[in-house]
Amino acid sequence: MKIKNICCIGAGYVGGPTMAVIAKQCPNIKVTVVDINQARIDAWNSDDFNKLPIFEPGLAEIVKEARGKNLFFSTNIDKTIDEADMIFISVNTPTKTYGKGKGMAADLKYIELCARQIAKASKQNKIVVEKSTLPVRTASAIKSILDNTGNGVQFQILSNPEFLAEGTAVQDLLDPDRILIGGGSSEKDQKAVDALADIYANWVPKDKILTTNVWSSELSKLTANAFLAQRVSSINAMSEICEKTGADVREVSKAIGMDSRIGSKFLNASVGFGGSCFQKDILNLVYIAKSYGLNEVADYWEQVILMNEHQKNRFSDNMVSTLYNTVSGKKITFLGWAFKKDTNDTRESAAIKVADNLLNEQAKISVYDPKVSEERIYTDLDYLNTRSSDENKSLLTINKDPYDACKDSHAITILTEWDEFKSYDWKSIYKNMQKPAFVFDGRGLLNKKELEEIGFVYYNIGTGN
Ligand SMILES: NC(=O)c1ccc[n+]([C@@H]2O[C@H](COP(=O)([O-])OP(=O)(O)OC[C@H]3O[C@@H](n4cnc5c(N)ncnc54)[C@H](O)[C@@H]3O)[C@@H](O)[C@H]2O)c1
Ligand SMILES: O=c1ccn([C@@H]2O[C@H](COP(=O)(O)OP(=O)(O)O[C@H]3O[C@H](CO)[C@@H](O)[C@H](O)[C@H]3O)[C@@H](O)[C@H]2O)c(=O)[nH]1
Repeated sequence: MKIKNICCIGAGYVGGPTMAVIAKQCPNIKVTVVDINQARIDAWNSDDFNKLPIFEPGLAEIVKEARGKNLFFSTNIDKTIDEADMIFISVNTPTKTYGKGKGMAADLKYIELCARQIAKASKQNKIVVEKSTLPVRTASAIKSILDNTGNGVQFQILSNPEFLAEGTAVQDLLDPDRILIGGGSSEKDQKAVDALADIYANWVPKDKILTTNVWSSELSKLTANAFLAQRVSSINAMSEICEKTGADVREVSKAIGMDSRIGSKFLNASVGFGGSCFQKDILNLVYIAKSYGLNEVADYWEQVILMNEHQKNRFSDNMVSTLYNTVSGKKITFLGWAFKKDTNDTRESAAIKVADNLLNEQAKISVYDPKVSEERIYTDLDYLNTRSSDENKSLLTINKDPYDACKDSHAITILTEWDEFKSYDWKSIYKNMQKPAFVFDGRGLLNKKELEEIGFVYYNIGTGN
């Protein structure tokens, strides 16, 4: 079966880049990304490629190349579903904020709405692909909705989780470590698996395309994120021991990373991991374990989240105690708000928690981030509901110029590892600050020796002073 027409539901951080790359690599397939959010679709269709809703290195170039040829963005969902042979579901699956499983389970309401819409709009057989990250066994719920509410057409359900990381999405999609496809064992299911594998085979070597049963595929996605986040929490736990003992966490990371059984990646101690996935997916895993009565398994994985919360809190606590136990009325500059460099995404960014803690201490915060909008920063803070929107606006200001953001401040804190921070004129920044001038580097980004020579008091995660 050759796929000619793809519909992707959800034009977000996954749907947009993933489909842009499929369109680029498969010029004979028409790819249409649909969304209920008109503003988002308008932004994807913008003539100004700086206005695409998502910033990812290399993405604008690919959209420019494919859009209008075989890549389209639309809000005409029913029509696009009906015309497609294969439908990717790439909608959000956030942590539930209400009812049973509140604060833990994945909220599957958007997934169910998609399934119902696919069932209603489809007049011919379709392959439905789970691209969103889902609890293990969700495919059976999707199948039940499709089979019981549809127009009698046949649906094959596949799981094809996405492993891209933000900031390197295009590179990850063009050269993935592996493609994972989960499918059933019937002949029809296997044909569907082959059809999806053939799409990826246009640019991914065959030995990197792995096929499994549906449940293994769904669970592998949660497992991969749990393992990655666990490495960050593990090295962050060691960073605290380093600070007490005079060991340097970067030296420890290097030493253990050279052990080929451990490997060197994901061992950067930081102010804490953020992003839309790690916390959400581990909480989901914890919930699944609990729902099977596997309490020890649940507690084990929950510790990864607890350690991460501790890391963010101890970072801001250390700032307050170092700044003579009070930051009330003091200007503190945040360099970076995004959850990592090279993205405008701020979901679960450590910066939000650190800011909230410091605002509770009545600090005056000034933020500079090269890619995050002013509106986004205030929305992130207001969402916490710690104080009124007006109070947030009066205590926290946003600067478009990093040097203005740093002027007259008592302390600078690095919350995102943007490369540009390394090449700032730190001497001139120092000159214009209150003294003693502190830098709290939550990313281990800057050069301690150089900053200390200028006169800064420099605090780095995982290094005893
Ligand atoms: N962000 C990542 O880096 C990443 C990586 C791998 C997997 N994932 C997973 O992929 C999924 C999507 O994540 P995301 O970051 O792209 O989310 P997102 O919030 O950026 O995008 C989801 C989009 O789906 C749209 N949507 C929701 N319900 C809809 C419906 N019924 N019909 C049409 N559109 C609808 C929303 O309007 C939104 O634009 C999640 O399950 C996530 O866990 C995310
Ligand atoms: O050594 C490290 C590595 C990462 N981080 C932090 O961990 C968070 C997550 O980083 P990363 O995993 O690079 O970005 P994500 O876009 O969240 O990607 C993760 O989550 C995606 C969504 O599920 C998966 O697809 C990816 O494979 C998985 O890496 C960020 O705040 C990083 O700063 C560290 O603090 N230290």
